[in-house]
Amino acid sequence: MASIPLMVNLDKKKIVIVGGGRVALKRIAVLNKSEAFITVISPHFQPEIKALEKAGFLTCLEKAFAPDDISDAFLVIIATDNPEVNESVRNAAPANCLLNDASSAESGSVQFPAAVKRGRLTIAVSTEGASPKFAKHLKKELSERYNEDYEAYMEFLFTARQLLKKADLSFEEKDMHLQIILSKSYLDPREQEKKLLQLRDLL
Ligand SMILES: C[C@@]1(CC(=O)O)c2cc3[nH]c(cc4nc(cc5[nH]c(cc(n2)[C@H]1CCC(=O)O)[C@@](C)(CC(=O)O)[C@@H]5CCC(=O)O)C(CC(=O)O)=C4CCC(=O)O)c(CCC(=O)O)c3CC(=O)O
Ligand SMILES: NC(=O)C1=CN([C@@H]2O[C@H](COP(=O)(O)OP(=O)(O)OC[C@H]3O[C@@H](n4cnc5c(N)ncnc54)[C@H](O)[C@@H]3O)[C@@H](O)[C@H]2O)C=CC1
Repeated sequence: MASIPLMVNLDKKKIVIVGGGRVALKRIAVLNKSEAFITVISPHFQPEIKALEKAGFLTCLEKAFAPDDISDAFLVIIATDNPEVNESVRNAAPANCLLNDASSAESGSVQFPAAVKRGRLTIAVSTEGASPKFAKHLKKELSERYNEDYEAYMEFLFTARQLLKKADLSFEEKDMHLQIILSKSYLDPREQEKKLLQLRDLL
């Protein structure tokens, strides 16, 4: 197996999750950050999943899996506790859909990493099934190293870069500014503000 990292925008895409247990709930927590259309198919659901349906975030179909359930899905997630059902989902998955199998990294085409989100910054750790526990451990270390301050810092970097793109500066000058703002001192919101004022003056 040789997986590659890729960020994916799931807005308006159809996602079908087969199984309504704990793992399904974890997947929903991540997928709900997009504006995807989520359907969960399962004879039983975690109460939190039913609550999310009530709140309008997804659709629950209270039934056992059938092959037709996934015929037009962009992403199919296998999250049942029954290996035979999992096998029938794999067999029914459309050739060109993304397939995630929570019971086996190799059986799917995509896996869920352990991820830290700080606004526009995503740090994701994958071990391709070697040790999800190590992925979780490393995520914890990284989430401490890159704390909540990085969310505002990312917005600062974004705004600064947009301003620099518009400024009438040479490639070298722009590159110098882009390098300078990587300095730790710009984690301080006051330094961010000062720098943005300076960059706005360049326009
Ligand atoms: C293939 C994959 C599924 C996919 O891609 O959908 C998968 C598969 C399996 N996980 C199992 C078990 C555990 N998984 C965790 C934790 C996480 N598992 C995650 C991802 C993935 N797990 C994908 C591979 C990603 C990679 O390798 O990098 C994380 C990163 C993300 C997330 O799930 O959200 C999340 C941590 C993140 C966080 O917490 O932030 C823990 C630890 C714990 O929960 O404390 C345990 C118990 C310890 C152990 O068993 O190691 C089992 C055995 C089940 C059984 O025995 O019944 C299987 C099946 C198999 O054996 O392959
Ligand atoms: N982080 C991860 O990725 C982890 C993955 N796993 C894997 O995920 C699987 C599921 O784990 P949990 O969610 O904890 O189990 P769970 O027991 O909480 O949920 C299983 C769900 O599958 C549903 N189900 C059973 N038969 C079905 C059918 N015919 N059609 C549709 N749905 C059906 C059940 O109603 C239940 O909602 C495990 O068996 C394991 O292989 C387990 C732990 C962690």
